[in-house]
Amino acid sequence: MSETVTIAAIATAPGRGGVGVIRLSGQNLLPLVATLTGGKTATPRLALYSDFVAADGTPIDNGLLLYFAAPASFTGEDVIELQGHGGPVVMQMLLSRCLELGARMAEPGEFTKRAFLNNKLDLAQAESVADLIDASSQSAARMALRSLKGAFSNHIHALVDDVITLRMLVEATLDFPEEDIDFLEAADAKGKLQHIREQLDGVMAQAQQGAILREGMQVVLVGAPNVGKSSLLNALAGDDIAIVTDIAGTTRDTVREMITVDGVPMHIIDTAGLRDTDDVVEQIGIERSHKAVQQADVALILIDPREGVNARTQEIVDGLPEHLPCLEIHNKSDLLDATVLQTQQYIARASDVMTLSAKKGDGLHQLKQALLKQVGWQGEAEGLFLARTRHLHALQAAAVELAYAADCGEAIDLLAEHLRLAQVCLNEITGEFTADDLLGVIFSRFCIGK
Ligand SMILES: Nc1nc2c(c(=O)[nH]1)N(C=O)[C@@H](CNc1ccc(C(=O)N[C@@H](CCC(=O)O)C(=O)O)cc1)CN2
Ligand SMILES: Nc1nc2c(ncn2[C@@H]2O[C@H](COP(=O)(O)OP(=O)(O)OP(=O)(O)O)[C@@H](O)[C@H]2O)c(=O)[nH]1
Ligand SMILES: [Mg+2]
Repeated sequence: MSETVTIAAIATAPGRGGVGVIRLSGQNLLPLVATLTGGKTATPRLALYSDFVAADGTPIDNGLLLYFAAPASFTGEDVIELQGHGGPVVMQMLLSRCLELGARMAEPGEFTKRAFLNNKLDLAQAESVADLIDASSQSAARMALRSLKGAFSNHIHALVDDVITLRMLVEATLDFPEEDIDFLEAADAKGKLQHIREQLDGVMAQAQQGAILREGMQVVLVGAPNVGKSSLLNALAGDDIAIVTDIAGTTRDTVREMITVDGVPMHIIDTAGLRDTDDVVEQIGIERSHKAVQQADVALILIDPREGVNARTQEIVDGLPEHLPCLEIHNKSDLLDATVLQTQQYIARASDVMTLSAKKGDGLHQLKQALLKQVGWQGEAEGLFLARTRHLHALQAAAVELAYAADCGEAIDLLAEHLRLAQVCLNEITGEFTADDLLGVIFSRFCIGK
């Protein structure tokens, strides 16, 4: 066991709740149980109803104590859970008492980190614990749970197994020089490599789809003052989030709201209508708009079709980052004569033009579908993985190594090396070869008590 200090944290969310849970993990926790309960002992996995007492014997709270004996626990160490009354003061007093008894405050993610270090979970599974807690839609939660149960890791392990089998074949050729390229040919090394590459492509496609669900997309609304950006934000959110008036320059700060479309999180960002102004507050707002635009995945350029593209809009379009995908949105369709509802595209770089009414809600469904199409979402399917950027990079790096491997011709030593590197990349996902600093980064993003 790699850690011995007992750690403690409040595991339930801050604030008031019916019940609050303090979790401890460490070695040999039964003496602590005895002290805390005034002399009782705990049976693994059997709830113990007891007072939790202070050093002078006075009760701090009374509640349920759960004891999980190592190694049959979440962390693989002894684990104790104190289920007390869920008030912030009670919880704090109980936690202080645990610290007094020798525990130290757990760092964010430290329980899960211990579970990883004690081989209860691999790294991809440990990450999915955080993803499950952070999931912002039901689809994301379902996918995170699937990864937690090992679906993603199993795919990676299957790939690694195939790479290992092929490496053994190739390295046997290196060790016995009399076995040469004919030997590899007879064993269909090429076919095996091709098969691995196809499998990897499949996993990558599923991981990329899952990454959309995890990351969501940043959708920025831009356009001249008064075209209806804030109205569109409100319409998409189904709520009065941003102030709407007929005064140009109403929105002075960026306003964000997350919605989910088909399970895909979309961060909708309303901006200050970009215009020249002497107002200091508005200038700062406009600066923030520029920043939001830099970080966006797609821009919706709103225009009032009665005005077309005026100089202001043109300036905004010219100021957008070169590769930022754009949709041209003609708002206020309710004010148009139905006979002139023919949509003319004004902005050449826009990949699509649509007409809608933020006020009446017409055309919102089409807009949402266009956004899903923009991000490449193909719908939730069995087998998608809620991949992190880290996983995508590792999969891509493995794919590159395998592509090199396929190009090695008769240079068997090179082939062996590229296969080895491909395996290293894949192993990084599940954490077999992971630097300590990376572990630090991954677990520090967890919440305390997890
Ligand atoms: N009260 C409570 N609820 C919780 C957790 C917790 O830690 N405490 N969890 C925390 O995330 C999740 C459940 N995860 C858990 C994972 C493993 C074990 C565990 O005891 N594993 C043992 C025994 C397995 C078994 O009996 O089959 C083991 O792996 O050896 C417990 C909880 C969600 N709900
Ligand atoms: N008829 C009609 N009016 C709309 C529509 N969308 C917005 N408006 C009106 O247009 C005016 C400006 O709307 P806002 O949503 O505040 O426009 P904005 O682009 O956010 O403006 P700034 O924040 O000043 O840049 C308001 O009076 C809205 O009611 C629409 O679809 N139809
Ligand atoms: Mg506005």
